[in-house]
Amino acid sequence: MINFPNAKINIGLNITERRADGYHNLETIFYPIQIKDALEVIEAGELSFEASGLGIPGRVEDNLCIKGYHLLKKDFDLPPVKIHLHKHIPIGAGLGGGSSDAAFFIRLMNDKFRLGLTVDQMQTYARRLGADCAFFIENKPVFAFEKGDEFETIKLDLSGYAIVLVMPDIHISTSEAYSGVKPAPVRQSLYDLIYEPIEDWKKLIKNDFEENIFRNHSAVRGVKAALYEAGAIYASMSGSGASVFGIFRQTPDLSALEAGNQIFYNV
Ligand SMILES: C[C@](O)(CO)[C@H](O)COP(=O)(O)OP(=O)(O)OC[C@H]1O[C@@H](n2ccc(N)nc2=O)[C@H](O)[C@@H]1O
Ligand SMILES: Nc1ncnc2c1ncn2[C@@H]1O[C@H](COP(=O)(O)OP(=O)(O)OP(=O)(O)O)[C@@H](O)[C@H]1O
Repeated sequence: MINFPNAKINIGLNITERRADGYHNLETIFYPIQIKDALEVIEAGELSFEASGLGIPGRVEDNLCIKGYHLLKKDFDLPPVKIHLHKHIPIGAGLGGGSSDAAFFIRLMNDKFRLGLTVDQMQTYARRLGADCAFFIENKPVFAFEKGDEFETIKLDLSGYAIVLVMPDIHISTSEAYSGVKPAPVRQSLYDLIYEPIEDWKKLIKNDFEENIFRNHSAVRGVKAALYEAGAIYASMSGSGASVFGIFRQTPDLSALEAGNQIFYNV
């Protein structure tokens, strides 16, 4: 069985407080985008993991798909499987690629071995693998709060716009990004702001990670400025960076940005 875990962008991200468990409470809008990995699971004589495409840093045992397998194995009598992950979603980009693989792995195992898990139960497993994972179980636009793993459904359809994603050659670890932010309560929640006209988002909606990341990595700041220069209605870093997306009325010409950046058009 095969499926195609997709990435997400964050439209706005407010870090509101530091929690006693070392994590942070936040609010954000998660929006799925069409940059995808390929994930295949085949029943086999022993558990194995094979990767292709972009190199994944870290040990195989720490891959979120393998962690997902062990998590489910504690509760279900699963046979060994061979997992093949073809990595295409940029890593350390704020696109949630690893989290998506983990969530799609849980969904795939649920279907393949008829585990009978509900969406809520799959989200509970996903939360244990990472704050971003639970979103990818339903994989539809949501307002997320607490650790980013509790959700309210929203109505947001950007399919009439061209979303372009630019990935500078800079990779930022999520914990590094959190360590540079001072949490603060919000004046107006994204839950309401997201319904303001997109033309107004520029002055209303921000990503709290940007200030510190822009200070330390001026190239990322430069990409955002270039997207506005190219006519973006709204541009922002996604999640903890370093990828930056722009929302345009029409697909822009970003040839000037091609050197040093990977560009994904119409995601
Ligand atoms: C930046 C975001 O992508 C926004 O969507 C997420 O908050 C990150 O989610 P994630 O990568 O799934 O994060 P996890 O793997 O659970 O945590 C990685 C590290 O990020 C920090 N972290 C993450 C989520 C959160 N609400 N507060 C945090 O402080 C913690 O230092 C944690 O050790
Ligand atoms: N399946 C996987 N794909 C990519 N990275 C993985 C995977 N499993 C574990 N990891 C580890 O997670 C780290 C970051 O993964 P990911 O690409 O999800 O980060 P990110 O783009 O910053 O996402 P986020 O938006 O969740 O912060 C990698 O450095 C790698 O060590």
